[in-house]
Amino acid sequence: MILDLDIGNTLSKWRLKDADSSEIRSRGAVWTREEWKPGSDIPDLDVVETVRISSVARRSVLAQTESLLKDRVRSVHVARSCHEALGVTNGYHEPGRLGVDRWMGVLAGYQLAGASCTVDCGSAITIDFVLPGGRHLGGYILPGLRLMKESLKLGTRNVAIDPDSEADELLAPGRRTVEAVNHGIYMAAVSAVNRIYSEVCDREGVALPMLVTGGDARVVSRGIRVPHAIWPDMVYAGLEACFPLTAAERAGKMAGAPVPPAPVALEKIRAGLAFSMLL
Ligand SMILES: Nc1ncnc2c1ncn2[C@@H]1O[C@H](COP(=O)(O)OP(=O)(O)O)[C@@H](O)[C@H]1O
Ligand SMILES: CC(C)(COP(=O)(O)O)[C@@H](O)C(=O)NCCC(=O)O
Ligand SMILES: [K+]
Repeated sequence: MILDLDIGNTLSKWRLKDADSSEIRSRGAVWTREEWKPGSDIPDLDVVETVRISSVARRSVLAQTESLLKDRVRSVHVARSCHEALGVTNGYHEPGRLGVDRWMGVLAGYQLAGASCTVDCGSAITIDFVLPGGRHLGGYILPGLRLMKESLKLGTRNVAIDPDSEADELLAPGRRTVEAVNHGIYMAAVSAVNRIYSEVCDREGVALPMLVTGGDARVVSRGIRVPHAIWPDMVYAGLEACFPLTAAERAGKMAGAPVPPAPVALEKIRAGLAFSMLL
């Protein structure tokens, strides 16, 4: 069995993948600050041969995880951001400083759709762009929905946005503090994604397919006004592409990959942008 780990700032996500059939057998998550102790939602390490890790948590979290695993499994692959991989050139001045979860998303997006825009809605919301030919432009980092809410300290931190709410409801003026906060941060997040996407496509002269991942992907997706696809396992897909182990992975298949969305015509994106500038 293969254990894939996506250690984010909030949640450490894991999944077990059958090395023979490529099927996902189980998945779970623990808070990143918690230890992996029996009884919590952790995988059964006795069945694991190989581990692949993407981690953006503090260095000590990765070190602890590696030391816990190293005597119990045959091999551990740790992903790192680098200058070039799988046809993509990292846009950062110091490539190693790009969050490796972003790098995994960017590589997965390029493998699936070629040039693309990757949006990861977790603790932070990150938006990354790759042009035809594989040049990563860099991207944008903004606080995620939970972080934005916590920064306000209005006693509303425990009332999360209902992930099943419709975007129209969430964009209406709030009539209680908790609603005003939730609708405000939702508006901030989705307007930023819509605007950044349009601005970058306009300046680069290309309409890019958008792929959305992360814990808040579903709810943010409802407020995105351009065609896009949700890909919950996108970071894992980057791990599959970097460290292919199963027959399917070696053939370039990534688990849970959506059909890439056909972007709208660049003229439409430009018209929308021109209209929003008038407001
Ligand atoms: N069951 C859940 N537990 C915790 N956070 C959740 C859950 N479902 C959605 N979320 C949202 O997802 C975010 C965490 O998403 P995730 O992509 O795992 O973040 P990270 O990679 O930064 O740890 C939280 O900040 C929260 O807004
Ligand atoms: C931007 C991030 C905090 C996002 O992390 P996440 O929300 O997925 O936990 C992470 O990718 C990171 O620590 N990046 C390093 C800084 C950078 O990418 O420039
Ligand atoms: K993120």
